Amino acid sequence: MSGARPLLQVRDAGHRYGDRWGCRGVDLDLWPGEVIAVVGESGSGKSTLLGTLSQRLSLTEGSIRYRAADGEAADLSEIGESAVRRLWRTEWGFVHQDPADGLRMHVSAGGNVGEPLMATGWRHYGRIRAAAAEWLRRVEIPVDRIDDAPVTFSGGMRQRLQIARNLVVSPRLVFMDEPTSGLDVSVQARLLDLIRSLVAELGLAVIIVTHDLAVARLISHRTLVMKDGRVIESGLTDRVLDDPQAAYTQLLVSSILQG
Ligand SMILES: Nc1ncnc2c1ncn2[C@@H]1O[C@H](COP(=O)(O)OP(=O)(O)OP(=O)(O)O)[C@@H](O)[C@H]1O
Repeated sequence: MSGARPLLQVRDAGHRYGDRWGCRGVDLDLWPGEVIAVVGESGSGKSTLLGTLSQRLSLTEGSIRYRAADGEAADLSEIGESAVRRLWRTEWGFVHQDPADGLRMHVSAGGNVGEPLMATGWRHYGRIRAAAAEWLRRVEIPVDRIDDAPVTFSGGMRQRLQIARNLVVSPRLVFMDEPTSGLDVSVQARLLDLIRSLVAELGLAVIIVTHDLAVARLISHRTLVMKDGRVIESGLTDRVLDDPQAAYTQLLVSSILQG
């Protein structure tokens, strides 16, 4: 793990829906190249936390500091919308559970991967197409499908295309919301392998929400366990899953073991 200072520093973060807290009191340091899994049962606040950290939901209380590529750390609630939009174009990615939320379903695969490059100033058509073809190869989509739209792709291919669209600009931080659920088990395993190798190769920092502890085990360095909107346990993934301290985590782990 590289980098002497955290990429993301979260203190006492919370998001409130009306008069109910979706998540609250969350502290977290994410280091460059580190993968953190957020686990917990349905309704525990995982998606709300991911939304809050990624600025898709407002921060009702607390603070989130992000250290940008230029080395400057800034409070995300203070930098303004256009700076956050710039982060999305250049430093951040978001992989949705449903590829339709992260892709343009009727635009060609090459267009889906080329668009983010154009948004960062790439202009040369030949180079954009070559970069898109290279990314299709990396995510194991046959390059002869480059002119086909994702509506014609299988679920696994769509998800791999969404990953290519996110990673083509070499982001530093990628948020993932249940990226493998909804796929067949064998497709899931292959996708997880791909995500794991790309994340390691590119040195990405990732926050991944999953209800599947096997996904957390396979892909993450650290795990946060959520219950009722709070992080009730956190630590190295192997420690949390092999030697859970909180009674709730013990239950979560044993319910998986019992199938
Ligand atoms: N748009 C919303 N308006 C009001 N309450 C919401 C909204 N979205 C989520 N909540 C509430 O916030 C709490 C946390 O929900 P959240 O979706 O973050 O949980 P989750 O762990 O991601 O669940 P799942 O695994 O089912 O997606 C729940 O009590 C939920 O009912």
